[in-house]
Amino acid sequence: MTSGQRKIYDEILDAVNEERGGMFFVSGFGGTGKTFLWKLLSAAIRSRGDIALNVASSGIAS
Ligand SMILES: Nc1ncnc2c1ncn2[C@@H]1O[C@H](COP(=O)(O)OP(=O)(O)OP(=O)(O)O)[C@@H](O)[C@H]1O
Repeated sequence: MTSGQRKIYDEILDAVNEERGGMFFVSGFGGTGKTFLWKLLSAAIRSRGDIALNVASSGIAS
């Protein structure tokens, strides 16, 4: 992870771990690792048996 990805990763996982909830909008230029980051977060949450659902409001995000 880059330092920027790590910062976002920690912030979101802290919110999950502390059951705080929240909304996080991750933006950045194309190819800067947004999808990569969401995949890491999903894997971290699923690896401990919790459920992570990735959804998108358009048909173009993956
Ligand atoms: N920290 C990282 N270490 C290694 N590879 C990375 C890292 N972050 C991103 N990548 C790689 O860089 C490429 C682009 O990343 P990604 O698809 O996540 O970008 P994106 O911001 O979602 O792009 P877009 O906005 O165009 O959809 C991918 O091949 C991804 O695996």
